[in-house]
Amino acid sequence: MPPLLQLDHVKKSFLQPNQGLLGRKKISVINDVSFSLYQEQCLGIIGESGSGKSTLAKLILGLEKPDSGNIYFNGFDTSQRAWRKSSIRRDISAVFQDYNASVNPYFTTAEIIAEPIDIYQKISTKERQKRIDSLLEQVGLDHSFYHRFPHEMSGGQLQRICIARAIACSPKFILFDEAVSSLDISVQTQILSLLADLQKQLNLTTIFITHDLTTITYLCDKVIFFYQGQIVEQVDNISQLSQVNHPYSKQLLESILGF
Ligand SMILES: Nc1ncnc2c1ncn2[C@@H]1O[C@H](COP(=O)(O)OP(=O)(O)OP(=O)(O)O)[C@@H](O)[C@H]1O
Repeated sequence: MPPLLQLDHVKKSFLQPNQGLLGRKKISVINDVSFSLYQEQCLGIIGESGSGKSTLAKLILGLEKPDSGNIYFNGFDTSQRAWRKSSIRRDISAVFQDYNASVNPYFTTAEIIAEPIDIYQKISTKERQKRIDSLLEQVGLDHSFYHRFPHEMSGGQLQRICIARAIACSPKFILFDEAVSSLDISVQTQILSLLADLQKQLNLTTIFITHDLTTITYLCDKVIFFYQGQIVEQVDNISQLSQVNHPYSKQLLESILGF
């Protein structure tokens, strides 16, 4: 079976800001990144701050265009014009770190969750209500949350709403960009456990971008170590994590093992 997601020699650079128009230099942020992700796999991408993780996420989600190289989703080249109108795009979803910025503060929970449903699916009001309740239940919340506004919820509850929205149209692939990093440790654990359950129940293919290796060991089958815009090491079976070779991967591993 072909990979669901494939990156082929992807490069991205940005003009350095505030250097004056003539002296502006390009800095390379993503440097020749290639990897494949197969259906129902969960890939962890770990890298330090500024290593280019969010830029990589934006490239995968189509929010940025690569300077060179290609990104294929289900065999479809996402740089092609036809991709924009393709219904396969609906199979891609995302959850971001900043749950407050990810929602409209004037929307109720039901309106937030229904955003993708209202765009992509024509269903009756009754069906829509039932679907929202079922999504609330899937993320561990009950009907009492239906009419709440974002400011009436905790960070963990609001992130659950963002997860409900992300799965509302049954995507095949979800990218989580530091999705638990801003939550308290105990809430992080609850959300990670929810994500592990959803991954199994919905047969999802996922990428989990984080700076925390513990999160990756909890959820992921494979891991990419990302350093200064490059893949420095890839472990295809998480049970072989202890065999990493690159100094950066070793340093991260030692930090969680408490050497
Ligand atoms: N639109 C942009 N224009 C110019 N430079 C950018 C742009 N987006 C990102 N960068 C630069 O690219 C580099 C990588 O940024 P990115 O946000 O991808 O890193 P990151 O690994 O996600 O960091 P963090 O974990 O701190 O969010 C940084 O030096 C950043 O300043």
